[in-house]
Amino acid sequence: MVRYRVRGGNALRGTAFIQGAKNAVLPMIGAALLVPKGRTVLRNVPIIEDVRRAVELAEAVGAQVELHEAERTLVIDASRLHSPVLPAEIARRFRGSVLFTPALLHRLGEAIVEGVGGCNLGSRNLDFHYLGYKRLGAVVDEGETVIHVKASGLTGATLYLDTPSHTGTENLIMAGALARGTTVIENAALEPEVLDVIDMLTKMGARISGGGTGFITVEGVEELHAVEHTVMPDRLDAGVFAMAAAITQGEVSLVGTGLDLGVVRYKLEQMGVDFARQGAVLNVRCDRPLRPINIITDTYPGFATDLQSPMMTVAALADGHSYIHERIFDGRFALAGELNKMGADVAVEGSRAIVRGATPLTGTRVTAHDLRSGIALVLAGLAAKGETVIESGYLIDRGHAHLAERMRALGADITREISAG
Ligand SMILES: CC(=O)N[C@H]1[C@@H](OP(=O)(O)OP(=O)(O)OC[C@H]2O[C@@H](n3ccc(=O)[nH]c3=O)[C@H](O)[C@@H]2O)O[C@H](CO)[C@@H](O)[C@@H]1O
Ligand SMILES: C=C(OP(=O)(O)O)C(=O)O
Repeated sequence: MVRYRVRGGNALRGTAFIQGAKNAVLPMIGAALLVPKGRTVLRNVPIIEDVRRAVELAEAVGAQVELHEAERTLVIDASRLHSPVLPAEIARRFRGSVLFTPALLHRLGEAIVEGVGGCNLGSRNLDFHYLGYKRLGAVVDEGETVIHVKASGLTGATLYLDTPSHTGTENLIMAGALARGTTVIENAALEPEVLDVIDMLTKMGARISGGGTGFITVEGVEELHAVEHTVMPDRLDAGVFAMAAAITQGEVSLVGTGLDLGVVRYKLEQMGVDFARQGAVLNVRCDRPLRPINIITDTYPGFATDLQSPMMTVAALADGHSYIHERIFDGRFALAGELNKMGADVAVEGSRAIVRGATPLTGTRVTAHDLRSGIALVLAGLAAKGETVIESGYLIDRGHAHLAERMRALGADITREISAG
């Protein structure tokens, strides 16, 4: 059992090093498995539990993988894939496991998915993935727990996603990349991580156009080759460190962001947080009481659902009523009850929450229900009086690398403990 122990009250000051993006590296590991010869190198890899699970899963299907932690580098040799089975005990521990199916289909003619995990956020369907594979010529046998997809060569087709699914878009691009002919994906996801995956696949020899427009065209090629690629920065990790500066009335320089934080920055600015770009560094500081805010989550470029929970913590510390409308997932408010245990006043009705702030927070024992509610509770702990203990820390470690070390470097009083049971 991993737990985080946070003693609040310290203003965070200093330089925060932003990790590579979880939601880009996982599809990239899946993409590396498409390559029959040579070794793929991924740089700026976040050392998070989801990457460790992805390494285990890649090894389970026959890839040879080296994770060089100090160098934040993965070296992947997928020349000898031999098993189409994504075993339940690994695949059920993270969402990214679904991203291995296109490679297994292309390389081995079948994928046997014994389960797909990920944060528990309500319904998380995969119908767009499987309907898309069927349109490309695969046979999908959906059993009670195991899904068996078979294809002796895929053929391009026009695909439409009811909503722009992030991993759905990535999977169907990878499926189309080695299919015969042209695949068109309408209503495709626009997330920067999807564009980074397209960049990598393009370097590998894939022919993809329309990334970022919602209409993606993929001209199938015969073979893809191994490349080196640097994973983009994690905008969710960057958002969390910006919020940590804001709620502790601190000042943090974000290094490695290289990207615009977009709507998260605008929302925090509306709350009274100052941002200043100093060349390659993004400086965040706050020295005034926070104002309340309205948040409506949406697909990119809307407000990212993954930052909705951390933002709820910030809202609890703002003077006045904030409004949050969660539009992507139907079960992403488990944080409210935990924040209320700490003294917050969050009322949830369906997909909407009203946060009445500012209420002083007091440390106590709380539960991370998923990755982002976990990190939101760490933020709450930084601003709370006394000690906050957050379990299970594993969920936080799924998506944030070396969190305690990086926050301690900014002056936070936070420890990560491991105990039996
Ligand atoms: C590993 C990864 O990249 N995870 C991210 C990805 O998850 P993921 O790719 O699973 O999220 P999706 O964009 O697919 O899902 C969003 C919504 O669409 C629905 N849906 C999706 C696919 C489908 O076939 N049918 C369907 O109905 C889901 O139930 C959900 O309500 O995008 C989410 C939304 O930005 C993020 O919170 C996750 O961090
Ligand atoms: C929902 C998330 O992740 P996953 O899709 O990997 O469960 C997340 O990163 O907040």
